[in-house]
Amino acid sequence: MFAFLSPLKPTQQALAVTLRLWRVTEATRLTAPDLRRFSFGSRVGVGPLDVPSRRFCSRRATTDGLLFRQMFESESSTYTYLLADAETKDAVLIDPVLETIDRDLKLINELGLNLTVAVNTHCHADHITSTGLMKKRVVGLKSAISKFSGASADIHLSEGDKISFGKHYLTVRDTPGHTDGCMTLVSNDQRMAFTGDALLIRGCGRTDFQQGCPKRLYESVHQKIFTLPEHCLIYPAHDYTGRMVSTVGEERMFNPRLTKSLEEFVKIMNNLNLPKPAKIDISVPANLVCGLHEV
Ligand SMILES: N[C@@H](CCC(=O)N[C@@H](CSS)C(=O)NCC(=O)O)C(=O)O
Ligand SMILES: [Fe+2]
Repeated sequence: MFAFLSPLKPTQQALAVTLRLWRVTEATRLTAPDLRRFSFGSRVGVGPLDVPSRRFCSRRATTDGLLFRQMFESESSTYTYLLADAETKDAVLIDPVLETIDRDLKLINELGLNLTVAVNTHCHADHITSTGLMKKRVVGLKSAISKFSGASADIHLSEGDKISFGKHYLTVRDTPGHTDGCMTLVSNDQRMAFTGDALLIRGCGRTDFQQGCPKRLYESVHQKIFTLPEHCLIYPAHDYTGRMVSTVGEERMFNPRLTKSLEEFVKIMNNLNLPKPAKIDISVPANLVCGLHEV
């Protein structure tokens, strides 16, 4: 319509649009970084909390030689995370799922990565891990899980342990409460935390089976996760509504369960009345042996 009515040629129209945009920019005194932030919708509302955008994560993750992928398994709504040193190609896989083993190994091969550790944030109740089967298919791969999980693995981890891959590493923070053996894995620059089921986006892991304890979970999240830097990105093991990432600052402010007092939190958790995970009876025994129970 504009082109039809305009007396200008297409190249002149483009120039006019650019000029108009430049004038708007000048008029509103936006700087280049401002424009970049706005164009990605990076600020969450206009409020007291100045939360950086999700794109923050991919930018940071690529600029310092860290290769990072978030992958999704739709039946259990589980996130699997691949992290690798872009130079040495050493890689770590977090919470891989049996159903997506071929997808994960294909990507690892395509990227030419050397997968050294496959780690579970806890003994999952809703899906079977692929770590055991993966060990059969990847020479030298080691499985890892918390020493408090009761599960077998090559590496048993606890507070302060490090999982290294090239120049990068993940540090273990014990965050029990959903299960005894729940861990949060924090990147060496504290920009990313893989919280398993301890902290979900605007939620948290349930506490009604597998040694669950609301008080322990509340203390874990407040002492071990909410003490991380405000901009630290939260990558959970699951999301059931399509969210992919959050930040410590966001969860400290908006998490509907963890912003409450301990007493209120305990009451909420004891009254969730959620149905049991459909696969709990096969998943837990299988995951106690790296998912190899009946494979
Ligand atoms: N419907 C799913 C199980 C959903 C579920 O119970 N999720 C767990 C994490 S997996 S152990 C959880 O803690 N949820 C917390 C919540 O508030 O939803 C299935 O059948 O697998
Ligand atoms: Fe879980």
